[in-house]
Amino acid sequence: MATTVDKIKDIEAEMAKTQKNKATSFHLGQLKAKLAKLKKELLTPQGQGGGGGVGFDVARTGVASVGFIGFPSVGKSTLMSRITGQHSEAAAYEFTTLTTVPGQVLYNGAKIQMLDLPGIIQGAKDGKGRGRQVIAVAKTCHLIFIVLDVNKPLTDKRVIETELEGFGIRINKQPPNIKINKKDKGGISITSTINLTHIDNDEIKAVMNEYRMANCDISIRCDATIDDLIDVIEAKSRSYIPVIYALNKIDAISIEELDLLYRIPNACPISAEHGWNVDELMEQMWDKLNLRRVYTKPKGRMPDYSAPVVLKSTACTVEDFCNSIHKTIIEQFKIAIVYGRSVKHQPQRVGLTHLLEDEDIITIIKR
Ligand SMILES: Nc1nc2c(ncn2[C@@H]2O[C@H](COP(=O)(O)OP(=O)(O)OP(=O)(O)O)[C@@H](O)[C@H]2O)c(=O)[nH]1
Ligand SMILES: [K+]
Ligand SMILES: [Mg+2]
Repeated sequence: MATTVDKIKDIEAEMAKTQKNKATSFHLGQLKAKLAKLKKELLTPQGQGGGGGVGFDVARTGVASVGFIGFPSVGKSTLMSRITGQHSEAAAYEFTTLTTVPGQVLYNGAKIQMLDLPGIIQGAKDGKGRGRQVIAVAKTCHLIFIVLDVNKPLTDKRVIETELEGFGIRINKQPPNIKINKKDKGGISITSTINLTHIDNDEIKAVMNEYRMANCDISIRCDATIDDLIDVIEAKSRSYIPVIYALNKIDAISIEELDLLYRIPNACPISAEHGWNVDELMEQMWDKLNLRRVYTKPKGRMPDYSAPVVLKSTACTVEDFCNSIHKTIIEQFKIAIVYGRSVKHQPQRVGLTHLLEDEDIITIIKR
């Protein structure tokens, strides 16, 4: 019997030999949707071989976690030890690290967990090595460092990206602005606010048909591709994660070569071994994590700048602030007085739903 991997290969081969035009777009849409479903099957297998697994999942600490992904011996563990002080075995042979090694860094008052991971190889997402378990851990992180060795071909970058993408991770990308509302009847109606240059209605209908979604309103507000549409249908198995490319071992290249590396977007050239430019990597990490420090000011006293409450931008209301201190605070909450970027007047009285900004100062008034 053909395995899922074989079926995927067959469909990919068929797509490669089908030219895209008006007559084939329905067929291609169908193939794309079939492919996406098979890949999902591959990622959620029955029984053994799935995500997580012994030694891979570790207890989560801190406000956010950063996973290290890369080929073997690019310097992930060296970087880990450099950043966190937590020793992670590093050596010149491949697959030195065999499990997740957690460490922690305190940055701008925020505890951030670092997860050093085993090296992955091409084909990891399809079950080569323990790549699937490794990528499954990365998929739950708030940020991924893709560590690359600058002495190796830069094509490695694309290979790693493909591995992550094949696992449902979307790198440095927002979810596509497509809304799908299911209905009981009436067929498929498609509206778009801008001219669609990548897909036509036939292709969209082929995909919806393949997913047995015969009745729905689809509203598209971006120049979407067919993959974007499938990502929205498969939203549950997609993770949108920011990535920084840590371009390691710059001690081994010339200044001219280094100049070229600075042109790569979302990248930070470093030497983990010598600690070069690791501060810059930490600054970029802070920007990408988009965390918010909120300082508490007891009534009538100075704010406490030594220990901010750190919130994620996805959960940064006054209520989130209260809950992150103690769950009983909310019961006695009357009003909050806030200074900082989130308010027009300094200070301003706000309620539980108010969204806090980085470096706001807050006083909670109890009933
Ligand atoms: N020249 C140079 N060598 C480095 C640097 N960082 C790490 N190395 C060397 O690269 C080799 C591999 O380093 P590791 O930290 O074990 O690499 P890894 O990515 O964790 O490897 P695996 O756990 O096997 O996947 C070691 O010999 C390190 O000393 C660096 O910045 N410059
Ligand atoms: K190694
Ligand atoms: Mg290692």
